[in-house]
Amino acid sequence: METKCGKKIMRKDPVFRISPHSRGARPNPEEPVDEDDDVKAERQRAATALTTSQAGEKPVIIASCLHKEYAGQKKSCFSKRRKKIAARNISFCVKKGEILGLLGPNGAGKSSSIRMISGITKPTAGEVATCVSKTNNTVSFLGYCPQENVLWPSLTVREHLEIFAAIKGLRKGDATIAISRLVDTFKLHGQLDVQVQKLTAGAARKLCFVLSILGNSPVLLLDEPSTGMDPAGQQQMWQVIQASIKNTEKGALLATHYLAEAEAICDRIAIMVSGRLRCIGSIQHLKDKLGKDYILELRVKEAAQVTCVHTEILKLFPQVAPQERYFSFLVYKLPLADVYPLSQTFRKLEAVKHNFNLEEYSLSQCTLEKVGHLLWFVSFL
Ligand SMILES: Nc1ncnc2c1ncn2[C@@H]1O[C@H](COP(=O)(O)OP(=O)(O)OP(=O)(O)O)[C@@H](O)[C@H]1O
Repeated sequence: METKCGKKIMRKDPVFRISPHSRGARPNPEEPVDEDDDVKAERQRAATALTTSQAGEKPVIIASCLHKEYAGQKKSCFSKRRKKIAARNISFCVKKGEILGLLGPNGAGKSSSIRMISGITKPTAGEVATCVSKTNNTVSFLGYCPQENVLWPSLTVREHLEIFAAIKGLRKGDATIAISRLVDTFKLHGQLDVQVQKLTAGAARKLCFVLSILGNSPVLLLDEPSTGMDPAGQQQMWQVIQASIKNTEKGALLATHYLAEAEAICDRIAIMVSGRLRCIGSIQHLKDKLGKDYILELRVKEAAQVTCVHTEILKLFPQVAPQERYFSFLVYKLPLADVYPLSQTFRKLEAVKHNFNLEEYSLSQCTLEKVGHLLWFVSFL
């Protein structure tokens, strides 16, 4: 198979590259700064879980103080190589029977975190522990759906399923049953003998996900599995993830851009921004934590006025937290204390509108949907 498929493709293969045992703890260069209570508590939970000897209480995944730096590219032969920090000292656990959602904008560090947990990338510092024991089969312990499809273009869907079942150590009879169940669930009958390179993007993604759950692995790492999938496929995928994790000893980490997806199937959600963990807890916790604030959005007519408007907003609302500036569109987070009484706030905003020629402004309570929308913009929460 190696010669048939070529070295390049094999080198990218996730199944042969994972090495969950090769993980040593290295001290973390960055001290946690400005962490909210939920993030601090999770850090403590991860540290305690690493040392607990009671197997029943051990989470399925422990990520403790994970830090990842990449060597940046040189702009010219004279310039210095600037390192890129993808994950900054993050800690979290995935408990038994839990689906933890990892949410964040592009470049937040979700994939880097998942790759460190899978063993594909070595952490620069920090420690990963999974429920896999040293005697477990390295490959079968992990169901991994990477962000980019890693498939053999000239092999068919059926060949992929059979090869993955064999690699994961399924006996012939078990493999036949498992494959046929997945083929039925995801309605793959018509595609079984189609070469992967002829599949649509959505169908290839579906195959990638199906391969990750084949074999009933105790640890599921899913990196944006629903990208490009049709809504029906997405629903099937959600049901399958829930059915295979809920009330079991297994656990799943699901990176996604979609708040709706996280809300639909995750027990807890962790929000990452710029390599840091900003928030972690149940949906209700997130609603309570983030729903306390108001979001102020302003659109300035003349670009030259943007700085003056920004200065005025900081002056009028001392506790305001700027979220993002996108050309002449400004977004701020306002704590309740700065907003009440509302009548006074609207008086101030009307004055800003009049004095600085605003095109429009809006002040609204920060809903979870709004958080999802903001994740695309924010550089900090
Ligand atoms: N191999 C690499 N070499 C250098 N920089 C990298 C590498 N992989 C990721 N990065 C950088 O690290 C940061 C985090 O990337 P990562 O892919 O982990 O984020 P992400 O949250 O998964 O984003 P997305 O949702 O777009 O996939 C980004 O700035 C990215 O450019």
